[in-house]
Amino acid sequence: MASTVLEFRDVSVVRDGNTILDGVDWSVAEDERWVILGPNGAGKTTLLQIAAAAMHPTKGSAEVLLESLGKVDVFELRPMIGFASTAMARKIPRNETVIDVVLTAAYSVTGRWNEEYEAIDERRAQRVLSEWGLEGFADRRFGSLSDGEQKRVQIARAVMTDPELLLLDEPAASLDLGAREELVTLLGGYASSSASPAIVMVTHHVEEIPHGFTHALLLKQGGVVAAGPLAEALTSENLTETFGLSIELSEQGGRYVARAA
Ligand SMILES: Nc1ncnc2c1ncn2[C@@H]1O[C@H](COP(=O)(O)OP(=O)(O)OP(=O)(O)O)[C@@H](O)[C@H]1O
Repeated sequence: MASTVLEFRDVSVVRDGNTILDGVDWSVAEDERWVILGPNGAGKTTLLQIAAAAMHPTKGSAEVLLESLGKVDVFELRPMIGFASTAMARKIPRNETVIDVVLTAAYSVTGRWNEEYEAIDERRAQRVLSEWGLEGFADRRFGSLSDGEQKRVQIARAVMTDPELLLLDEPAASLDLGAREELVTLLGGYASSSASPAIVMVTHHVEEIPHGFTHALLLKQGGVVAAGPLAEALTSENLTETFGLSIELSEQGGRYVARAA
């Protein structure tokens, strides 16, 4: 049986008197690839922060990679988790070379200083770059890349350490159609590979759900509307309830389209 990578029981987060997550029960197994959908402010990023061991629940319990948050040294846990988000990207120095952006993941730092990297790490970084369509970009400055290229570098960095859990917060946000499709295709190939880790991706658009994704969690005002296999959780009815607007979902060849009914 597949091992569990995330186990949230009755997880709530309260900040400044506001309930951001409200009694979330959620379980992710190592062979599952989840998409999280929900309106602005629904609590998606907060949920991802807990999965990244970057935040503790106010109430309830969260196990990440079989370790209970609050009882484990999160600095031991975090190297096993790949996390790509805009907040993380902002910490990357604009003049850092692409190869260093990826290599520094091995030390969980951004900005190369005096660390020594082994040839094996450099080879792996080059391989990861080419897997994410970034061959020939190693010596480019991060700040000189297009949005689409920067997003792919962030994911390459997140997978560099061969994580057991990959978290992606809106990886296709702000991309043009071509860059989005390029990224969704790469993510689909990665997610479909038996060697890939468990993945949780937050997105605003069902069009961005890649092939190979298996499950969906729909969040509304901090609560779970639906969670489970895509065919059961990602339905017109559940999207309508989540977004408070009549929505019609269609699927073609494993990709999704949603519009107001
Ligand atoms: N530290 C905090 N203190 C108070 N409120 C917070 C804090 N962090 C987040 N919030 C609030 O919690 C709610 C959920 O935020 P979160 O970023 O998790 O939502 P989200 O679903 O990712 O939203 P978006 O789609 O807009 O990115 C928002 O209303 C936000 O303003």
